[in-house]
Amino acid sequence: MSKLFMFEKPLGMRDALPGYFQTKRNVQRVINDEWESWGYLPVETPTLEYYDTVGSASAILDHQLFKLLDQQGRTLVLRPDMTAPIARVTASGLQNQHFPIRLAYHTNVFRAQQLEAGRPAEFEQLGVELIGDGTSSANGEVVSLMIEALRKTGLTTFQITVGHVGYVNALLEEVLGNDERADDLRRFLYEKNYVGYRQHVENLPLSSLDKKKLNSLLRLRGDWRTLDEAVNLVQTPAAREAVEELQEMKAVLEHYELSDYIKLDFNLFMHMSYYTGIVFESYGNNLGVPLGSGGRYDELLQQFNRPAQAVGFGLRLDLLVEALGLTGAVPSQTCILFSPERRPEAVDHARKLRETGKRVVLQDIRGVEDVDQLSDSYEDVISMIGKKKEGAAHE
Ligand SMILES: N[C@@H](Cc1c[nH]c[nH+]1)C(=O)O
Repeated sequence: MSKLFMFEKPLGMRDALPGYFQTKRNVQRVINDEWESWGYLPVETPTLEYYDTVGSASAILDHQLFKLLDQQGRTLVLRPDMTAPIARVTASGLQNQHFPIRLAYHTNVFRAQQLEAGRPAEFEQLGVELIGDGTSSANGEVVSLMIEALRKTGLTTFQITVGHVGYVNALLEEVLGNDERADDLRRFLYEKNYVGYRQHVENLPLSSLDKKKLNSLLRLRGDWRTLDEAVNLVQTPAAREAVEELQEMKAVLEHYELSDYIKLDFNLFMHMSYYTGIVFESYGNNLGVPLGSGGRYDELLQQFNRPAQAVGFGLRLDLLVEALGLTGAVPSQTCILFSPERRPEAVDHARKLRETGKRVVLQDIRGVEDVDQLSDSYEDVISMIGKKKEGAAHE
């Protein structure tokens, strides 16, 4: 192991400096207000959870979990997502609350990254979960909420891509049965490695008709008309049900007048293995990675002994800030520069200005390195230096 350089941070960890922080906070406020105006109630859960309960239910690859031991020797994880902790809370602290339950969160989650990946290992997510409602109205509500929240942030060009895990599974099952070969193809899909998928299909011992069918999945993307092609490709009951669910969701989104934001993509398959139905991702401002994603997970809550259908999503705050490109907007501040004999007056004046809503820095002149530089960084500098002349107002 090489020696650590003093300023190094653990892999994937980032600092948020003032300009970025300010933008992030504005975005977060707008989104939280939107969640709450739709009746979603904010919750918080601990950063650490047991590996055996929430850790494994989070359905994330084991090597992406940060693990540590408590004093009793139990394995803990830094939460890799909020959906599993919320399932735990729903089945415990909220067990007497009737369904449907609408919850919101804003928190940091942790996913260990590989050396070359360059991705953050800790990032903030803002999300909602609608638990105990399996209707297409619930699917449509949650997708609409994602769109409305993104609109409120001021993001202009974005799109929501919708798929259905049940459909992909139905196709793979029809051609391959329920074996490992299907898992291999699922992995290519969630890695969005379509070249790898095609190559893998090519090498499978299948008829050319079956290979064609598997490859046809890759073409199932586009506007709502793609639903008709999807109906023709697979006709098993599970596939039909999936297409019907998407058709119903389309109707709901039309009622919200938001169906134009949607593109269908039947290749969409998520890294989280708890999804059972519709899945969706949002893309914006030419950022190559999704700003957020979610879907229906009807089997997760039964792992916590309170079976319930559920749907939700999370937005990545760091990527949203990047997509909006608003970094650097530190709010304007006033500085009161004082010398010690006028400190009481300076403190009093600062208090009064703060009461009017101003942001006021109180700075002892003796602590300043460079007065000119200091003046440049404030909107306004009030100096209270030296003996005050009788009756004089503040300069
Ligand atoms: N927890 C998921 C997002 C989600 C929320 N609800 C359903 N899905 C994630 O981190 O990707």
